[in-house]
Amino acid sequence: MAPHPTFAGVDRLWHDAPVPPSPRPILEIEHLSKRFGAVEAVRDVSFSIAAGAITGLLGGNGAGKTTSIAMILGLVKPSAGTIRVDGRELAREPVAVKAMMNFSSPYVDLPHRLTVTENLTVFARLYGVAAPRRRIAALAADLDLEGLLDRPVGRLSAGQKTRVALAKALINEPKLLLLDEPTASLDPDTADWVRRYLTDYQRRSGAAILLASHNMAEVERLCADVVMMRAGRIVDHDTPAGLLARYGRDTLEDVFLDIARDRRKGKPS
Ligand SMILES: Nc1ncnc2c1ncn2[C@@H]1O[C@H](COP(=O)(O)OP(=O)(O)OP(=O)(O)O)[C@@H](O)[C@H]1O
Repeated sequence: MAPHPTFAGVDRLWHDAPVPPSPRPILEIEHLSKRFGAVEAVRDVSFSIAAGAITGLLGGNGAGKTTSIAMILGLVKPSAGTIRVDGRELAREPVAVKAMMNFSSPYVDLPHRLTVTENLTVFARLYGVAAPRRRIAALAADLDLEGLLDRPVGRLSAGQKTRVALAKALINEPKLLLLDEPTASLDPDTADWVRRYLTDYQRRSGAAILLASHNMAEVERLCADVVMMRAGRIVDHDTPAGLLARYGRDTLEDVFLDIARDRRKGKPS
């Protein structure tokens, strides 16, 4: 695969003036809980994300990250709590709120037999995009998909599929982008390109991004703040620098291990 940072679209956009982050919250979660029978997957979770911010959502296997994201997307009904996007409550205005969000995960496949254009057209229609052809052409230029538009998605490489999944996630110009492991299974060059693209998109659009990842270096590089989950609860929420200082660690990976193993430091008793 060609080195992605040379993509003309990104180089052009990379030099645009960044949109300064605003303190207005795009996502507000209050006392969110989800119980599956005897399992309390998410317990009394509250946090918010400001417009123009990238927040990391970290936690070990089974911590409750996917369930939280599924509730924010309106795919799973919370047992309790409220979710507001740009001031509007998901439970009261589901159609309007879902239209402001989008999602990407390497674990959710797009239909394999449809071409890239067909897939993006389906999602453009689902989201009511005003000029689908123009939007798809712009995303194809941005994400270097122009040579792939007529190829069935099932015949693309993992890196190419990731770029198509990003195009799908950006088709409706979301105010809130939810990303689950956006660079899983990518080679370092492609992963680096995706990170640069996401940072650039966030700066240009002022969108907020919630990023669930097991890649600590990625979280440290991209995220303004980090929500740490364990057994369904938020056990810490701070900037990467704040966490490193408080836990007396050099890397977020060590902080993660402290939290996963419940060796919390600097916490008020
Ligand atoms: N549909 C379901 N029915 C029953 N239990 C569920 C369901 N979905 C999730 N759980 C349970 O809820 C808990 C949280 O799961 P979740 O998938 O949210 O964790 P996660 O942080 O995303 O983990 P991972 O990093 O492994 O993906 C787990 O104990 C899981 O077994």
